[in-house]
Amino acid sequence: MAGSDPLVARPVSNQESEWTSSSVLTDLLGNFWVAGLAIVIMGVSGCGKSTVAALLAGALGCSFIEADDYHSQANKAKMSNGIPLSDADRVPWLESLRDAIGDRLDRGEDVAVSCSALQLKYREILRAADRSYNPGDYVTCRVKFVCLRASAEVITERMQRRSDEGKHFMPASLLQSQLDLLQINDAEGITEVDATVRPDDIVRDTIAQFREKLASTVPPCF
Ligand SMILES: Nc1ncnc2c1ncn2[C@@H]1O[C@H](COP(=O)(O)OP(=O)(O)OP(=O)(O)O)[C@@H](O)[C@H]1O
Ligand SMILES: O=C(O)[C@H](O)[C@@H](O)[C@H](O)[C@H](O)CO
Repeated sequence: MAGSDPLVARPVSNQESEWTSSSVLTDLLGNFWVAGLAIVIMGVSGCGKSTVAALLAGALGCSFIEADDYHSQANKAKMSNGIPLSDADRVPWLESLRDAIGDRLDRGEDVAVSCSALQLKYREILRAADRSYNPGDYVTCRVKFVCLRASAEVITERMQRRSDEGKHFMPASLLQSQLDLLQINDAEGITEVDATVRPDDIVRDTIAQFREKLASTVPPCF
């Protein structure tokens, strides 16, 4: 994880010394709790993650992390050639994303993230961006997921159009491999959203869901 700011109060489990190092600032702030929330818009390729996460970041005035920007050239070349990534390809990518998310949370900032996060084991890597996360304690974890869902037909058409317009490297032929991997456990409490409604509506509902946990000042229109 990248260096943390010692001036910012942040939750670090089982490390009392970390608490005391930030106690001066905490006292100055009158025990005000500085914390951020990471909202990861997840789902298979082409479901609309980047579109929704970018709008969400704009609405909250927070930063936006696009997971595709963190892929190695080798990963992108593989996907462009119609070969699904393996776990070995995904783990370093997810770890770099975890560190980028952790930087924001350490600073008490919210962040909107677009990442497929198709499997529990991948999401667990991202949840570790919250240093106080205890595996399985999904309720208190400050990395939250919203899954966009649409039929294979709708998504294939979106991906095809995007490829035809030369706008994206991911071929529609990889959609089935993504659908095969997508798995959500009920215990995770992940909201599944209809990805065919207007992106603005998804953003509004997402903000409503997490309003109390966000560090950002939510505009009155939400
Ligand atoms: N709610 C929506 N309704 C209609 N079209 C949408 C919607 N959301 C996204 N799109 C369109 O679908 C296509 C795929 O969207 P987007 O690139 O955001 O998906 P993605 O999940 O981020 O894909 P990838 O994971 O492959 O990067 C884009 O052309 C986008 O404009
Ligand atoms: O987990 C994966 O299989 C990949 O990372 C993909 O999901 C791509 O990142 C993305 O969907 C293409 O844009």
